[in-house]
Amino acid sequence: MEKISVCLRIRPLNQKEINDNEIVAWDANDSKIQLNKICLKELIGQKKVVNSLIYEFNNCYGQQADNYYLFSTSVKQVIMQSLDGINGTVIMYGQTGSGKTFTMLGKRNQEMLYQNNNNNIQQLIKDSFANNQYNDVGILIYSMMELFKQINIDEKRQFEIKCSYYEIYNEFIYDLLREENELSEPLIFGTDYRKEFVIKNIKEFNVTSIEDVISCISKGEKNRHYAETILNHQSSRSHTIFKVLISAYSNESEEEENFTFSTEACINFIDLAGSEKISSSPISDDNNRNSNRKDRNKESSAINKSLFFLTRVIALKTQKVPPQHIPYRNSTLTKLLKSSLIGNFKTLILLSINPGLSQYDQTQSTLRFGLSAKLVESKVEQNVNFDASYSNNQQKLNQLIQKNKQNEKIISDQQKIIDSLKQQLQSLNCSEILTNIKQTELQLVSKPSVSQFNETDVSLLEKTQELNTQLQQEIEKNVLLEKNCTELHKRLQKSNEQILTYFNSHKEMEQQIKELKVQNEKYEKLSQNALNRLSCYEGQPNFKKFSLEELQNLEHQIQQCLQDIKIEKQRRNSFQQLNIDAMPLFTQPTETLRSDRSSASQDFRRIEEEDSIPKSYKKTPKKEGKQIQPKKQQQSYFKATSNRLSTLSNNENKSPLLKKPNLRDAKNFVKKIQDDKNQKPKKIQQDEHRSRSNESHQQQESQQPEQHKLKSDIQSLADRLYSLSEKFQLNRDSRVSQSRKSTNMNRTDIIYETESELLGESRTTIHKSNRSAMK
Ligand SMILES: Nc1ncnc2c1ncn2[C@@H]1O[C@H](COP(=O)(O)OP(=O)(O)OP(=O)(O)O)[C@@H](O)[C@H]1O
Repeated sequence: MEKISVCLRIRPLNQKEINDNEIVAWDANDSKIQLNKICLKELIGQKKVVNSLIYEFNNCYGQQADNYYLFSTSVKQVIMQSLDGINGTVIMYGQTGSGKTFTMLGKRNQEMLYQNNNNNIQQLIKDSFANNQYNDVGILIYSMMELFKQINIDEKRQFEIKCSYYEIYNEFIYDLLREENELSEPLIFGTDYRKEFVIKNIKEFNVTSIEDVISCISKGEKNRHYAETILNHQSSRSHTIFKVLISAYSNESEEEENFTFSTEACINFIDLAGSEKISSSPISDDNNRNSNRKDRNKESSAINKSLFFLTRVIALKTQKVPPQHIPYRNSTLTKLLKSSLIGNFKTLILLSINPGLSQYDQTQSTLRFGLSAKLVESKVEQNVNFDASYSNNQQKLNQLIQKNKQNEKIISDQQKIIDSLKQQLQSLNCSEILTNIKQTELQLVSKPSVSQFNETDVSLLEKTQELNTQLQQEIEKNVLLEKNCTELHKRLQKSNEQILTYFNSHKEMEQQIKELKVQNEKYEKLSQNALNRLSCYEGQPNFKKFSLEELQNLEHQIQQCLQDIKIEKQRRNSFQQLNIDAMPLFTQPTETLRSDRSSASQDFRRIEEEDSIPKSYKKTPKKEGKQIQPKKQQQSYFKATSNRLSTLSNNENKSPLLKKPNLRDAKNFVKKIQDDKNQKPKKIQQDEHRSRSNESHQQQESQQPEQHKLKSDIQSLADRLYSLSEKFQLNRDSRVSQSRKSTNMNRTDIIYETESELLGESRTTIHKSNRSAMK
């Protein structure tokens, strides 16, 4: 952001003011202006001021300063920046008759313009420099002179300068460079792409010299509205704007592509109408041009209004917290100055003041305006217009191509003439002339343009050739680019294929991940259950927290147990199958087998009563007074039993009991024997013994060694059965506790499984024992 520059100029007293004994109130020095002591005293006396007043601006110019000095120290900077594409605005502000137009256009130029005589402007400028009359022309002329000087020096760039000149009169815009019949049509505002106000359909003139500029100014000045005020006989009743558009094209290649870039800038020279009190601006009676008081009042109010809004806009902009909305639309002047106040413009305000003490109030208001204005900031940037330079080059190229075509046509026409001449010569058969013509033709071919065309055409041809080579290079570049493109296209296709395969594999992987997730969820649930179970055990007093090693050991043990359980299950299943097979045989035993079994049990009971069953097995205590059977009887019983057992043994294939005994049957068998023994009266038992012993007495005697063997076998069978029963109990308990530790199986299941397994073992043992006993 850059602050607006504000400078001040005090003009000398004019003849009339000297005659009226006007007092010079202000002294200017460098950048300061202050009331002189005499006037300060007087104003203090009038109670208009209390203290000494000092104002500070960028530059303050006293009565001796001329226009050229003012230009070179303040305005030149704006002009120089405009050559680099920075916009500029120079505004003249001050009360009427304070010297605004004098500063802008110069004394003599002003006079000449009013006299409509600008023919000798170059001479005038020369004279002014020769005679050190630097007020003869104003800052506008000096600026334009400087501009052309710089353009001529610059060899690297080409410039295009355009001028327009317009005024704001009674809030309407009039183009001062239009023809007389169009002058009354006011121009209207539009907005550009940056939403800045621009004037539509304004005429722009190309200027290439200071004379062109002067002719524009003089044409505009002719059309300008002037009136006479009491302070200024030739007072401006409108705000005038002289706009200069500077376009610079650089042919220097900034980059490889030989790119031509351009800058665009505009400078507005604004001469504001003077502010004055309407009451204090009587119109002189001898005003022949425009004596209508109403019109003067209207003009003055329009001027004052626009200046008031300008002051207000500046005041709002310089507030500590500027409001969001600044009323630029309130007047045509503020609309026009909007971009100069906020936009991309380097702005210089030149305050011009009347030195007279009598004009103190007006001067004071100008100074206050200057103080506010110098606080305004605007964003200044270079306007580089690449598009414009490009389109300009394009235009030039098109022109050259067009010229080239024309040249080609000329060449082909010439060729036709030569051909016809050749034919004519051949018909004449003039060999010498023919050779001459051939030579001439060769010359023409080698230098066709030089001989045929003038200087401009030659340069055009050269340029065309240059362009053709460039074109050729471009074509070569294009071919290369095309090659690259096809290669890239192939690569792209390959990449696409790869992407497709990756995509498919990605899909598969996603599916796998999904499945794994489901599995993971299952495992998580299981582990959660395990943790829950673990947490149940945690509360128990004997619960121990295991180390990793211990846990691994436990896991190993659990796996072993599971293996055992699996084997046991298999056994149980096979056993169950056997049971199922044997069930019909157990449930429907033959009559023979029943009777045999009952008699065999009776025999067994009798033998037991003798003393064959060991004490440890007899859980029921022996009854007192029990009589021992006589030995003969025993022998007979044993014999009978032996016979029956042998019968049973013979019937082994038919008897499922003998074939596949089980512990339960064996137990029942023993229990029944005991029960029978307990229930039957002794007498009957004795009778039975007696009768049986009588029957088998003789047999016993002969078979005594066999009986003893059988007896011992039965004894061992009983012992084995008892030990198995105990072992069964022990094993069952231990297995149950082990399984409970390792698995969470139902206790009854475990017991059942263990029992089944043990029963299987026992049964096999009993079966073996029985079979051996039978033998
Ligand atoms: N620096 C100066 N040296 C000598 N004469 C000056 C100077 N400035 C202004 N004058 C003279 O003062 C008179 C008024 O000046 P000018 O017309 O430039 O005032 P202005 O501010 O443009 O007034 P208005 O706003 O009414 O147009 C002119 O006759 C001019 O020659």
